[in-house]
Amino acid sequence: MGAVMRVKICGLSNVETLNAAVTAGAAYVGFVFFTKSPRHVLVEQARTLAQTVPVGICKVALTVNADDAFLDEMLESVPIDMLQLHGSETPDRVADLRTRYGLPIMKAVGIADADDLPAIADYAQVVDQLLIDAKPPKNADLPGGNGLAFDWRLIAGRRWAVPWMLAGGLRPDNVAEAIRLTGAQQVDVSSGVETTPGIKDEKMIAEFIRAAGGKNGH
Ligand SMILES: O=C(O)c1ccccc1NCC(=O)[C@H](O)[C@H](O)COP(=O)(O)O
Repeated sequence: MGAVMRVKICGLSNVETLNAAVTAGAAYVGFVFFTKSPRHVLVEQARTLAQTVPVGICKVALTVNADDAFLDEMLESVPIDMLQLHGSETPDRVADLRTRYGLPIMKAVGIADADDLPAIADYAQVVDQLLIDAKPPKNADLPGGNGLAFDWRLIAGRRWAVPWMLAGGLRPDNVAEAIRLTGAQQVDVSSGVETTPGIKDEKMIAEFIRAAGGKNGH
């Protein structure tokens, strides 16, 4: 029997779409703590949402170069299972955060071309998981969640020392091909299950998880 595909739905900000992700079989649900994002959630809002997530589904907090004061406050209130670092956090900073909070860390690494690949192996030394994502365009407002894909052939057949997740421009109609080309066993989506930036669609969430072959093992 093949490995079970694990799907992360990122940028959830209301109970309806969170429930849709849980019901459809998401293994991870992500909350974005980045004020410039259309998916940004406040700490209190995230706390309410996170409390409804069944045990066994990984609740991920996405932050961008967050300082300890913010992380202390957020992690004190919100029952988070994993930190996703989506900024320019160095390997040393990542290692410090892992020790400070005792939570699994997933570092996003942006890929545009082959020169970006060595960073994946560097971060693999200090994280629990990697998120291999498209590098944002230079003038982008957001460091992620831009709905852009990279050339999946760049990572075809490659393996790293820790589990990894494929992200960037995945949609219900391309995720199966992305999995086939890269061999990913975990995939992450945000824009590809939205009608407009920040507005998730329950049907698209279910369609994406079905197309990816996702199950959460429940
Ligand atoms: O979603 C955001 O608004 C966001 C803001 C700041 C940093 C990262 C952000 N999103 C990252 C993701 O949602 C995903 O982990 C990943 O990049 C896939 O995004 P998409 O291409 O939109 O599917």
